[in-house]
Amino acid sequence: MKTRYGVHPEHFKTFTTDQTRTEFLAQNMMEAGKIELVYSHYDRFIFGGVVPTSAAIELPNDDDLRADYFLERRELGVLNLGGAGSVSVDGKTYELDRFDCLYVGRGSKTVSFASNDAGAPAHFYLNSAPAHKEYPTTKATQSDANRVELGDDEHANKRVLFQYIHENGVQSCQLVMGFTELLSGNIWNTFPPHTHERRMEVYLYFDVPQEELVMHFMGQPTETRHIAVRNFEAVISPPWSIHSGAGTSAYRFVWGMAGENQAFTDMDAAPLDNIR
Ligand SMILES: O=C(O)C(=O)C[C@H](O)C(=O)CO
Ligand SMILES: [Zn+2]
Repeated sequence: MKTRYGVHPEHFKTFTTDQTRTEFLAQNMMEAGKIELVYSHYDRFIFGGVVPTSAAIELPNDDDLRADYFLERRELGVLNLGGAGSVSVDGKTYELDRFDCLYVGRGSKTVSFASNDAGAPAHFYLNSAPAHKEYPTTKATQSDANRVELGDDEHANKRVLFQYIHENGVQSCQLVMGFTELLSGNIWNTFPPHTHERRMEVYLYFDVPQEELVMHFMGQPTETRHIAVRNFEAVISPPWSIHSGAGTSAYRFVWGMAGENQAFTDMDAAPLDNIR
């Protein structure tokens, strides 16, 4: 498991492109036959990718957690972004098609991931946060998710949010998770942008076509920087930072949050005339 420490916004003002990428960008999140995990010190949020091929892959108990097993004090959200697969939790198997989600409650001892067809493997994206109690392990399909339509063609930001793990959906201690889909011909996400000092957030960009990229914007609204992000790359957004992107084409991204509250609408808007 890789570790990413916290950065003070005053320090961030001095960052070069390479420093920005080293601290906030996570690449190669979905590698065939592997599990990749990143531990962010913002709200102790872990995010990762698992692509099982012919063999199942188990969620490891990393020594950094000093726990008897990964979910001893944590909860987990899993969203399948690839082919059909399954997740087994303490011997019970949940089939997950593309865009199915599984919330796994604190106290689950063994979690393993498998693909139905090694030639079209599942791509499981993982978000995990510390948890104070056990909520039931629950599967949600895309049609169970709360659908929110935002944006319009004039602003090239027409998009649909699918909220799976959230205040009024699948229950969790602090994890909030879902994904956003840009409609064809639209490129902007989360613009005008916002911050939420109460929560950190991680974006995983996916379905970014091979020759295309997303310019992801971060930083305090008056001190913004960009990171060029490609398919299956994730960006950590500190609580003090905006998190927004403009792609060279449409794309999707998974967002996951943890922190002080789970109120999706608890955002501090950064009006366009404040952005620099
Ligand atoms: O497209 C959007 O707007 C989003 O998806 C916003 C994220 O969900 C977010 O930043 C929630 O805080
Ligand atoms: Zn946000």
